[in-house]
Amino acid sequence: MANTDGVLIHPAVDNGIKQTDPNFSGGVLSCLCSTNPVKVRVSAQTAHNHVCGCTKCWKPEGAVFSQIAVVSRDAVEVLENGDKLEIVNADAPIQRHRCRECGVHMYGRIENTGHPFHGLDFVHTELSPEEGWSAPEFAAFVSSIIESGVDPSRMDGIRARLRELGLHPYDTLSPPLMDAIAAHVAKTSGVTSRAAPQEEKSDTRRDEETAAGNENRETASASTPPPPPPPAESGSIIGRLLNRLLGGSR
Ligand SMILES: N[C@@H](CCC(=O)N[C@@H](CS)C(=O)NCC(=O)O)C(=O)O
Ligand SMILES: [Zn+2]
Repeated sequence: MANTDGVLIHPAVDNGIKQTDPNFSGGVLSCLCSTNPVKVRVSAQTAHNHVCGCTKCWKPEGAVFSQIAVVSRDAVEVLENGDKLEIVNADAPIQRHRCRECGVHMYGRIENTGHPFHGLDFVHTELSPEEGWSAPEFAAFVSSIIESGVDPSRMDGIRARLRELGLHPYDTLSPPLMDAIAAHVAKTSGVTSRAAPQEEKSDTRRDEETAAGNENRETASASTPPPPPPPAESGSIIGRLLNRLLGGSR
């Protein structure tokens, strides 16, 4: 078992994870500017809160992971000092709106209507003084912390600490989110379920098979129905999933 002493993940989880309040209905996020902070109201409870090790998500000073959750975009409203907001990268799947003075990301929005997560905004609930937000449930993009400079030799300890906290480490997203992406890709690619009943064989085809008999195993196996055609888009399923989610950067 790897040593987890002194391993820090994120201030919101390092000293124990605050529980979700089932009656919680939102709060106001503020950036870190001491004057004229940007304020954003999130008027709903969040979901799928998690820590993220990717290089793109905003992290508080010194933290290796960010903490980030999703909420319906309809529940996100800029209240004050919105003129200080700028988009970090307009070409990224998630357009992160940050305060140009303190650098804090106030919300990330997906404008591509074909994206599996369109309609959801990404928010850092630690920016709000209210308590009761949905608790982090897992750790995403864990291996990506190496891209921020974490020594690979520390990964065992970091993954062990995440497990200790009950934040299962994944190198992409959690299975429910990956399944949601896969279901979206399958639907938009026109893929039908493999469990669908097979077509009735025609009389001619049945006669041909009888004539061939069982003499030749190869002939017999060649007569089994072909697998369903691949979807129009090329590449592996996992590659397509990641391309959809991550914007084709892989
Ligand atoms: N290994 C990459 C992963 C980046 C990544 O794919 N991040 C995920 C999780 S936030 C994502 O959805 N990115 C979309 C985006 O940044 O717009 C990194 O660390 O930069
Ligand atoms: Zn991220």
